[in-house]
Amino acid sequence: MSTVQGRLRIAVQKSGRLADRSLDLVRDAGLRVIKGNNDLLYRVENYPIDLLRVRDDDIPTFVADGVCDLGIVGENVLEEGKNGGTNAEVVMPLGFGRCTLKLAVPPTLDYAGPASLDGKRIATSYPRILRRYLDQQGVAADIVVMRGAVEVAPRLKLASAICDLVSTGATLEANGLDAKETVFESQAVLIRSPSGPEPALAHLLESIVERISGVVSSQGAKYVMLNAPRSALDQITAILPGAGSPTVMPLMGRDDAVAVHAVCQEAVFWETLEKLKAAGASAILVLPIEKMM
Ligand SMILES: Nc1ncnc2c1ncn2[C@@H]1O[C@H](COP(=O)(O)OP(=O)(O)OP(=O)(O)O)[C@@H](O)[C@H]1O
Ligand SMILES: O=P(O)(O)OC[C@H]1O[C@H](OP(=O)(O)OP(=O)(O)O)[C@H](O)[C@@H]1O
Ligand SMILES: [Mg+2]
Repeated sequence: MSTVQGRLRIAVQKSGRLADRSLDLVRDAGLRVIKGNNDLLYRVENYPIDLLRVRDDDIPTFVADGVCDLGIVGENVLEEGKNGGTNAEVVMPLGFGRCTLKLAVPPTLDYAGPASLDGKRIATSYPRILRRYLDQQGVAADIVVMRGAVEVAPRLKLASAICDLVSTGATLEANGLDAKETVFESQAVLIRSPSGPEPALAHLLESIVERISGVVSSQGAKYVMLNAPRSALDQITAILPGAGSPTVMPLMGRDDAVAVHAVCQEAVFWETLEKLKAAGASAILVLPIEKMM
């Protein structure tokens, strides 16, 4: 149960890779967040909710222990903490903070698969996830735990290989390392406390979760309008990504063509538009969708 009576608490990263997107997400869900004098706690002016701004490593524990009711954290951090006894429940993936925990080696290491790391030292900030992976692979390697700057370990001869988060790959490249194996795929997730909030706040919590879910599912969603030859209707519907059953309407004075309106749940790319045109679609309009509940 939340420690502050009468108020829900959401744990978010104070600063770092997830901080801005987490704040944007709760704002898009309709929470008016006020940055006050207290750097640790932001208040929400239109609901009895506070945002607790902390190091991301602390978020799973705060939520598991009920100090916070909800939290936004990377799956990598959650997974690394799991053996440590945290049992926060994952509500949904949030579609940002995507990164991959990868094994990477310098080109000087003769690498022919995970077995090449047998008896070697590997530097990482994720010793539990890495140990589990190595055990699965049957590799006996030593793990050197580093809190940051893991990528410099091979140059300093601290380790033969590293296991670190990668998104663009620029950090690996800048340090002359080659990614070899994917150990864990991650993105930000919404987590909730297994104990639930105090009863009076249960309804508010569910409605916040539902709003966040609405915001996440509308990300990348588009409203597509186009004209299509009747004969190509099936083909065009199949091209529209995640459209379900679109609305099909007659066009005045045209028996051979119809107007198609569809909500596409998945991103619409230029290639999609090119395919639609190639299938005979014309007058294509793509509109962003702000929010879908
Ligand atoms: N390069 C990246 N691209 C996308 N997401 C990333 C990247 N690196 C990390 N992340 C995700 O963002 C989370 C936070 O990363 P950040 O580097 O801000 O963490 P941190 O330095 O541990 O911050 P804190 O001070 O809160 O402990 C990571 O746990 C991961 O889920
Ligand atoms: O593949 P890239 O796009 O280069 O991203 C990878 C880098 O991002 C993360 O660090 P971050 O920049 O968040 O700094 P930190 O090491 O201080 O956490 C991660 O630890 C890598 O160093
Ligand atoms: Mg951290």
